[in-house]
Amino acid sequence: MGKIDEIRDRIDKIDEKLLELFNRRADLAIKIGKEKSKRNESNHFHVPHREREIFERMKRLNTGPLPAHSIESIFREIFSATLALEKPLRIAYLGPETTFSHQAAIKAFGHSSVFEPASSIESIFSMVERGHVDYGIVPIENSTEGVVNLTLDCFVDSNLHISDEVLLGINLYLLSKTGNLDDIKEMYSHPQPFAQCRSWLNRHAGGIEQIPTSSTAVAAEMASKHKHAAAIAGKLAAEFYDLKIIAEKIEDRAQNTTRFLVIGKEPAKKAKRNKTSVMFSIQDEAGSLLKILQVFGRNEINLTKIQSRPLRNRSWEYLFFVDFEGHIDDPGIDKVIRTVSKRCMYFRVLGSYPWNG
Ligand SMILES: O=C(O)C(=O)C[C@]1(C(=O)O)C=C[C@@H](O)C=C1
Repeated sequence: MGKIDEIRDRIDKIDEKLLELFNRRADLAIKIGKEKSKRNESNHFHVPHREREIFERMKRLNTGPLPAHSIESIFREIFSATLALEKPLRIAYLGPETTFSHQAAIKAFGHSSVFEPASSIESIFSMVERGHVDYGIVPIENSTEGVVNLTLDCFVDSNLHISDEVLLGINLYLLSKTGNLDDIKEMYSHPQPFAQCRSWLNRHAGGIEQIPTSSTAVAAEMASKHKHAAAIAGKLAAEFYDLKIIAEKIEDRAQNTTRFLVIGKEPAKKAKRNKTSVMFSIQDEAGSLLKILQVFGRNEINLTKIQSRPLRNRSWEYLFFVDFEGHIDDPGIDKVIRTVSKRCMYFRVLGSYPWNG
């Protein structure tokens, strides 16, 4: 037997042990599920804070060579498959299949969940509100292009909680049926990806008409139908629509990342590091925003984001969205929130959730 065959033989033996252990683990999770049913806790099969505890423990124990993010992906799939034995989680995302929102949903909930494509961000909110799905995943900001205003606006009319955040590295590909730039007369993509690779397009595809679509998946579908059309989309779309790559990683910034939020009906329990998002409006008078921000400053609370949106029913008045470090169950944060909310005309905590940055 050659050296490789001998090592493969050892791998086979380890795989057999892993298989047995995966199933023994699943049996134990089924037992927990039965206990939950007895206690009428059937709507609590999914326990995100317990999953987080396991991730943290495994990462602490990990001696490599597998990196921490791979350990997290492996356990994410174990939880997803285990939950599916009881009842798979249902997740709404901005469809159709293969969009970056779809990839973010898989990253957050694993492949054994059931993914429901929605046609708009508004419908993701309403699918969660109506209990049609357990969670929704919505884009909130991109490191190159900034905030997704549509998502901020949806929070105004919703009582849903933010229960987690997901960061997804975005690599963009120019795709077509032939894989040849000379064949291309028109290009399809969502406005965000067009903006994220503006310089590359100016340098390499300046004369080609750019046609906006509702998603990168729709763009890829268009490119799959016409020889002279190209799409800017992700690699998953290339595989799904059987397209060839004309150019890869064409985004202008190497660290192009989109931050997504998980929205649901239940608030998240405290993790090791947390972030809180709030939304408020204030009196239209000199210094009122400054006074609010000073409360955070005096209490040494680190703000990670501040964003304003016009109030829809009043011109030139604004709603502010602020993210800061900490959880509402932290004693210091609780006090600050009580002080700030008294000074606002309107104030709502959108959620405290694990900081994944
Ligand atoms: O600990 C639980 O409550 C379980 O249901 C088990 C388990 C697991 O596989 O470890 C499964 C799903 C939950 O989301 C968290 C943990």
